[in-house]
Amino acid sequence: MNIALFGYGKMGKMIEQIALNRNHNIVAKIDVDTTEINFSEIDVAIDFSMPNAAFNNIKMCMVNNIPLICGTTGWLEDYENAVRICKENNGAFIYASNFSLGVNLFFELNSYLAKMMGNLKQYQVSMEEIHHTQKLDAPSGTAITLAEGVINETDYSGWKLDTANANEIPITAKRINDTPGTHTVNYNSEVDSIEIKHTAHNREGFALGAVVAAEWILDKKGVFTMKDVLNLS
Ligand SMILES: NC(=O)C1=CN([C@@H]2O[C@H](COP(=O)(O)OP(=O)(O)OC[C@H]3O[C@@H](n4cnc5c(N)ncnc54)[C@H](OP(=O)(O)O)[C@@H]3O)[C@@H](O)[C@H]2O)C=CC1
Ligand SMILES: O=C(O)C1=N[C@H](C(=O)O)C[C@H](O)C1
Repeated sequence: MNIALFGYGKMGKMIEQIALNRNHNIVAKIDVDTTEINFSEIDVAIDFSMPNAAFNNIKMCMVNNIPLICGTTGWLEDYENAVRICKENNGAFIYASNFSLGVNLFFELNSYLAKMMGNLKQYQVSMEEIHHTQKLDAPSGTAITLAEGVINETDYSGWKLDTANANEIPITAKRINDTPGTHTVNYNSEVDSIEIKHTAHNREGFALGAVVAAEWILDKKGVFTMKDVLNLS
C-alpha cells in the first residue's frame, strides 16, 4: 500500500517506521512547505499534523479521492464540515482522538463506568490529562472523547478546562517533559473515590493503530471510527 504522510514530526516518523515494517511504502511526506502532491501514486493518506492544518488536508484528500486517516487533534469545530465534504465526494475518512488499542478499550471501560455512575449523585467526576510540553492543544483530544463518553451516559451537560460549573466535567491538563499521554477519570465522593487510568509508555500504540486503520479503510467508502476498525460493540 502506498501511503502519504501529512505531517512528518514525532508521529509521522513513528508511523513511517511501523508502515515500512508492515511492507508498505511511504510515497510522500507532506508539510506546510509542500507545493505539489502527486495524488495518482497515493492509496491512502495519514494526517498527524497540526490543529490549524488538519481540516485543509482533509478537504484536499477528499476532493482528490484519497482515503484519509486523521489523528490530528484540536480542529474538531470543523468535524461536521469534514463529514459533509467526505460524503459529497463519496470519500473515506476516519478521525480518532486516539488510535491506540489500549485507549479504545479504555473508552469502552469509561462508558461502562459512566453508565453505572449515572444515578449515583454523591460522586463527582473529574479528568486529568498529562502530555509532553510541545503539545499545542488542551485539553487533549482523548480527554474530550472521554468527557463525551461520560456526558452521553449521565446528566453532565459539558466539560471545561480547569474550573467547571456544577453539571460540567472539570478537565485538568498538565504538561510534563516527554510524557507521551496519560489520562485519568476520577469519581470522588465524601467516603471514597474510584479512578481509571490509561498510561501510554511511548507513541508506538498510536502509530500502529493508525496504520491498521489505513489498511482497513482501503476498500471502504464513508465516515468511520476506531470502533468500526477494531470491531468494538
Ligand atoms: N490520534 C492519536 O492517536 C494521536 C494524535 N496526536 C496528534 O497528532 C498531531 C501531531 O502530533 P506530533 O507528531 O506529536 O506533532 P509534531 O509537532 O511532532 O509534528 C507535526 C508535524 O506537522 C507538520 N506540519 C505543520 N503544518 C503542516 C501542514 N499544513 N501540513 C502537513 N504537515 C504540517 C509540522 O512541520 P513543522 O515542524 O515544519 O511545522 C510537524 O512536522 C497533534 O495534533 C497530536 O495531538 C498525537 C499522537 C497520537
Ligand atoms: O499530542 C499528543 O502527543 C497526543 N495527542 C492525542 C490527544 O490529544 O489526545 C493522543 C495522545 O494522547 C497523544
